[in-house]
Amino acid sequence: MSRKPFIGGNWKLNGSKKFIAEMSKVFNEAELDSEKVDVCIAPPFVYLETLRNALRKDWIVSAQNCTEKPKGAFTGEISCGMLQDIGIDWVILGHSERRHIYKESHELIGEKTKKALENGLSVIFCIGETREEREKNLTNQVLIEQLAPIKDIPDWTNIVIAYEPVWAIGTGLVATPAQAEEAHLFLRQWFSENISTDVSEKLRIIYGGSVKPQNSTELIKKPNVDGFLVGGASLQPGFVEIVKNVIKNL
Ligand SMILES: O=C[C@H](O)COP(=O)(O)O
Repeated sequence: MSRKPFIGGNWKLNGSKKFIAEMSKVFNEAELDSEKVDVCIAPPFVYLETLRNALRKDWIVSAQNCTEKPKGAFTGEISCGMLQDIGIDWVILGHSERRHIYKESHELIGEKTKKALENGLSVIFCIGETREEREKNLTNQVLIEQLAPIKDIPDWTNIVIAYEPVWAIGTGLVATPAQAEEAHLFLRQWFSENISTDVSEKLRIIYGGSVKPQNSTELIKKPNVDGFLVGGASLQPGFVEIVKNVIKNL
């Protein structure tokens, strides 16, 4: 089963109109066969439209979050409908920074994910264990707990799962290709046993955590690693090299 690789760049709380103009130039001039991969950039909310207008049309622009609420008295929130209204149909949900810094619960993230899918958005659903959890051999248990609230989703076509070990995010401590593959294989087996073989074979499971041009080739060679969610390195022109390394290894 060949799955189309997905490479996302999560800009987190970074960017400006000037930065978007500079990076779009770099990304737009890159010669690569985007038919073979899905590439996505997620800027902060306020720059979604600016980036959408500047960026090559064969790359996706995604939000970094949204609320499960449709509208009303929820100060500071952005709804699924608002994203679609400005032409954005992807969203990252459950990023570890939302889970740990902003205390979003597994249940809330599950609710957001279901609402986003029901509203026609596609979702990059992030899961991953902390260093402490890994050291206590709780990795698989944590992944299962994070997946539990979305277990009853009827259609998995529009989800990408991002496995992001928290200890590897922004730390330079990348999971070894073997560690990434071990977790991805566990996840694929979980999907096979708990959802269906078909979903398990088709679902894209991408890795995030200190991915750089230099380590991307060894990681993407692993059979169950279907791409990346890149943080820091997506703010650099070298992000293009990561995309190229993925294409080279198809
Ligand atoms: O969403 C991206 C991940 O948090 C990875 O970030 P990083 O590549 O800076 O480690």
